[in-house]
Formats: sequence, C-alpha cells, structure tokens
Amino acid sequence: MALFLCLCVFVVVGLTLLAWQLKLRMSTHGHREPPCLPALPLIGSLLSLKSPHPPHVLFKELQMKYGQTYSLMMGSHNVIIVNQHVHAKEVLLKKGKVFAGRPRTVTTDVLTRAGKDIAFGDYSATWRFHRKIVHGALCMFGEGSTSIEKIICAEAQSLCSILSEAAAVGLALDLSPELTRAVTNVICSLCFNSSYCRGDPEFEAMLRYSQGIVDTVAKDSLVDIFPWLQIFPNADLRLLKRCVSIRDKLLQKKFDEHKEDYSDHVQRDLLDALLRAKRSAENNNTAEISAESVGLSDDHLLMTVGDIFGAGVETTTTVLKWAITYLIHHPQVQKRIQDELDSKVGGDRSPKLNDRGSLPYLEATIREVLRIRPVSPLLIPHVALNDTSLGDFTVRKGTRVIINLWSLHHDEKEWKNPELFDPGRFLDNDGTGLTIPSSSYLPFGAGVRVCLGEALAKMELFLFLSWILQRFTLSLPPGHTLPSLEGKFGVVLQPAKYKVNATPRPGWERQKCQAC
Ligand code: HEM
Repeated sequence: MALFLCLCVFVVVGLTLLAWQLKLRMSTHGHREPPCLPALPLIGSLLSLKSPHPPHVLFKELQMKYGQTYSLMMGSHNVIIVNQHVHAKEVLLKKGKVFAGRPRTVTTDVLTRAGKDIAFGDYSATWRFHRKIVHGALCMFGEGSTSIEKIICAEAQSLCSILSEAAAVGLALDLSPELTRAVTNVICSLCFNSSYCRGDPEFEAMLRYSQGIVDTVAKDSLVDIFPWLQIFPNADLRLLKRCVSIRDKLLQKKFDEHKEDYSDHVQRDLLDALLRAKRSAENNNTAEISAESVGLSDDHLLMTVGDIFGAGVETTTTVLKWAITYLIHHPQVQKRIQDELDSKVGGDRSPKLNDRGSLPYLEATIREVLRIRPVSPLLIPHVALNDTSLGDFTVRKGTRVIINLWSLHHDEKEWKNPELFDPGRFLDNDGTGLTIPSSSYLPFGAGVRVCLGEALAKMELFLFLSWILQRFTLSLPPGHTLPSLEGKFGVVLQPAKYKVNATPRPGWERQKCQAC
C-alpha cells in the first residue's frame, strides 16, 4: 500500500513537472524558448551534465549541439546559459535591470544573512542605495587618492622582502600563501585600518575561516539545488556555518570598535566611510531615499565588509597567481615587461600608479591574463526579475542566467588562436598604445552588477606585478616541470600549486628586509 502511494505521488509530481516544463517550452508573443537539454522530473538535466570537464568547458562544448544560448533544468530551476557576447551584453547592459536579480540558495543565505550584502543581494531599492554608498566609499580610496596606493605599496614592499629572504638562502617558494597574505592585508587595511604580521593569531584565524568558506562554497552543494536536503545532516553546511560564525564575530568586534571611537571628522578606513554615509543619509530628512526609509541596517554594513573580503581576496590573488604562472611559461614576456620597467621607471625608485600609462606591455599582459583564465568563468548567476526576452527567445520571470565568460573569452570568431597567450593582442598597431580588440571581453562583468572592486583590483595587479618584476626574475627551480595551465574550477578558477625561484635582478641583490 505504502509503495503504491509513493508511486502515485511520484507519478503526480512527475506529470506536474512535465506539464510545467511543456508550458515553459511553449512560445508566447511569437517568441520561442531557447533549446533545452533533456530534463527529468525532480533531477532536471543533471544526467546530461555528467562530464569529466569543469562546467565552463562543458557549457562551451554543449553549444555545438544546442546553439550559443540554450537552457537546462537544475532541479526545478530553469537556467539559461549564454555563450556569446551579444546576448551577454543584452543581459548585463541593455536589460541590466531586468536581469539584475540573484538566486537565493541555502549557502548564500548562510553567508550573507539572507542576501543583506551586495554580491548576492536581490535587486531592490535597499540594494541600489547600499551599492551606491559602498561605491562612493570605495571611490574615496580609489584612483587619485594616495592612501590606497600607499597601502598596496607597503604590502608589495613586504612581499618583496620575503622573496629576498628566500633568495638569500636559495629557497624556492610556493607564492600562493604569500600572495594571499599580501592581498588580505590590503583589504584589512582598507576596511579596518589594521594590517597583520606573519603568524598573528587573529590573521591566521581569518585565513583559516576564509579557506573553510571557499572550500565549502566551492563544493556546489546539492542542498542549493534541492533545499529540502537541509533536513538531513550535512557536514559541509555545518562547516560553513562554523566558519561564518567565526567571521561574523571578528567583523562584529571591528564594527563595535569603530562605532565606539567614530568621529565625523576623521575617516580612517572603509568602515568609517560606510558609517558616515549611513549616518548622513539617516540625518538627511530632505533626501528622497534615506538609510532608514530603505531599511539599511548594521547587518548590511557588516555583510558588505564580508563581501569585500569574500569577493576581493580570492579573485585578486588568483589573477596574480595566473599571471606568474604564464610568465614562467613565457620568459620572453617576462623579459619584455622588465625591459619596459627598466626604461620607463629605472632602478632608483619603485613603480607608482601614475606609471601605468607608460607601461603598456605590462597592462596588456594583465588584460591577457584576465582574458585567457577568467577567475570567475561563469560570473555570479543573474535572475530575470520579470518576463522578458533575450534575442529571439522568451525568458520567464525567475529564470536564472549564467554568462559563460569562458566561451566569450575563447570564442574563435572573436579571438585569433584563443588558447595562445599573447599580450600583444591588446596593443595597437605601433605596439605603444592599449586597445581591446573584441567586444567579447568582460573580465569584470558589466552594467548594474559590474564588479564593485574593479578599480581596486587593477591597482593591486599593476603594483604587485610591477614591484616584483622590477626586482626579481621568476623561474622554476632546476629539474621542475612547468605547472599545468588547465586550472581547477571552484569558487574561482585556480592554477596548480608549484614552487618558484625569485632571483634578484642586477642592483636588487641587497634589499633590506622590511617584512614584519
Ligand atoms: C581581479 C580581481 C577581480 C575580478 C576578476 C572580479 C570579477 C568580478 C566578476 C566577474 C563579478 C560578477 C559580475 C556579475 O555577476 O555580473 C564580480 C562581482 C563583484 N566583485 Fe569583483 N572581481 C575582482 C576583484 C574584486 C575586489 C578587489 C572586490 C572588492 C573590493 C570585488 C567586489 C565585487 C563585488 C562586491 C561584486 C558583486 C557586485 C554585484 O553583485 O553588484 N571584486 N567581480
């Protein structure tokens, strides 16, 4: 009897979902639905997504069969995959506001107190106001202001001292932890006006919980596709909650300290800037929207800082690691950057932000790294907030949209030899000016959801790389094989682990150790 009942429930649920899918496929207003991968009731298209390749590569391959824009079912969610720049720009720019939603999942709810941050917050008046004040606060530290430059240069100096120490004793280093520390310290200084020395217990705790969060979020948990699985014990979700609670305690401590000695006249860091923006909006009765009227709470500010750590550390560190990996593979590119540095900056001073204009080959190399190995190959999923269309296809409200940046950056119609690492493609015909040769290039996304840290990330990439390459030549220790360029897909696309020798360049053999 019980078996019969279960069978009935299964058949009814199955038929309902099939009917629903059929409805989804039917056209409205003369538009058609995107081609869809086969889907079964409950599990959706999971069976068609079994592949030895990571999702961005699989989604690129599936274009051959389904076209550049197609859809699939993730459990009960309809997901459109976009593999070409015209549709990507329609989603991000032309209809940016319609596609500005974000999916809510079990994981993101734990991470962001149910979407009270920027990256996973749904598009709303609160979100718009929130993003505006964070953007304003970040701009105060942005280009033109010397403080962010000073913060990054202090960390670059400290990183170079560590490389010098290692070189002095002939030690090859895995640069990953050192780069993570340097980039984390930039974000700590920016957010809390504090930086940490190697081995500081609070800093080590921060690195541990961040890694815990990255590892669990990367697992692409089944509870996010089937939220009802939460009723079962789930080790990953438990670990995530533990790491988030450690993060939140630390954020709360910093937040309380800032509120205690906050002054309207001194702005030490981003947290002060956010507090000031929120207070002035609260006090400004004439403003059309104020912090109170849009419900911007302390939680929102705390989650913003959480976002800046979450979105700002792993991404920038990973791009630096990819840059170094490609320079090791292409010593002639490394040499050309060093020649440019020698002739434009020299050896008597360190590179500064305003050298960027005179170092086009270094800038072109950074652009090429961001193209060939986009750290966030699927961006963050977008959600259609209303019924709409994409090209000739109908899109229903609630549909998730994944922009496959990997396909855009490796589109053979847009890029000559897309797998070839060639910084020269970003230089003009004289080789002296910068250009973007294709519209199929969106390393930071675009439109209302464009990366909030783009300017900061570009400053960090430029300063860290120019400081290192001015002082050192990076190479593999003798007998080591070249690291793989394939990358491991997770929260970001990670290069392989390997060790490098940082050999001081002539004139830089005796650097003073300034690492703390
Ligand atoms: C090289 C380093 C970085 C790369 C390649 C990168 C790339 C991206 C991409 C592709 C997106 C998704 C856009 C979309 O969904 O349409 C994004 C979003 C975001 N990034 Fe970055 N990012 C980097 C560094 C940073 C830094 C340093 C910060 C912090 C200051 C940051 C903060 C954010 C935030 C808050 C969002 C969410 C924006 C929103 O949903 O409105 N990112 N980033």
